[in-house]
Amino acid sequence: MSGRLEVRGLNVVFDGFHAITDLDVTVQPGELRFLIGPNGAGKTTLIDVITGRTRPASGSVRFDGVELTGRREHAIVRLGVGRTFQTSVVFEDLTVLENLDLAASFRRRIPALLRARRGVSDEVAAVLETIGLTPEAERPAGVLSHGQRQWLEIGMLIVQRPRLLLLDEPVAGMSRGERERTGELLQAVARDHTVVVIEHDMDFLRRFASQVTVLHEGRLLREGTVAQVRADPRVQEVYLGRSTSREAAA
Ligand SMILES: Nc1ncnc2c1ncn2[C@@H]1O[C@H](COP(=O)(O)OP(=O)(O)OP(=O)(O)O)[C@@H](O)[C@H]1O
Repeated sequence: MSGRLEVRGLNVVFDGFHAITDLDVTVQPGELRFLIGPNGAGKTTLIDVITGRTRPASGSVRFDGVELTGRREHAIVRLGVGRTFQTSVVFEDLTVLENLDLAASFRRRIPALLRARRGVSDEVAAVLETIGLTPEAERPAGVLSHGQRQWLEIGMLIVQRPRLLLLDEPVAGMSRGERERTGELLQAVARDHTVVVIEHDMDFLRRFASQVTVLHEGRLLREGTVAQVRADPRVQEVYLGRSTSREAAA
């Protein structure tokens, strides 16, 4: 399986402010990696560099050995890197199926954006199942719950066939049940994709994360399992806060 991400010696500077400093991170193919850290730690900036949105001052980002820095965003998408944003990209007036169909058409050389649908492709049907929205396929996306909309966005990424998915806080604002379902969805997606998720919710991490990367002030603070990360006094101090460190020690 492909989809190995290697960040080496990464530095990002905004007008003299060092947002990322000497960062090394490796994510193996098929890994579900969680990225945490307090506000301003550099998590979104890292995703922005990987996707070509932000140019680093120095360092390298390789995806399956291919250097990504210096490439345009659309070229990086074509290399198999997909991301979600905190703002929605769903078309509310289109049905769930039409949204997926439209997203699937982006990977074609000449997008047939207004083509007449000729039934549901096997691929789109499979993605509908994976994201649990088969019963909603013909409903307008505008009527979906917040959680269902997030799953649709993940589905819209998957149909574009990325090998690496970068997800920015996918469970923010979700109900407990929706979080549970999303955790299961992420684990299912990671069976055949590499997945990097920015997430703050410790309960969610405890339940679904295996490997966690902790950033603080643009630097790598700690990498390890949820238990290792939570037990690290430096992480407790900068990220988890005193109440959680007491809880972790208990
Ligand atoms: N375009 C920019 N110009 C100047 N400073 C920026 C820019 N983008 C990010 N920063 C700064 O870089 C630092 C890292 O920001 P980033 O958004 O990556 O943090 P984050 O870990 O994603 O935080 P949050 O959890 O709040 O989203 C912050 O101090 C931020 O203000």
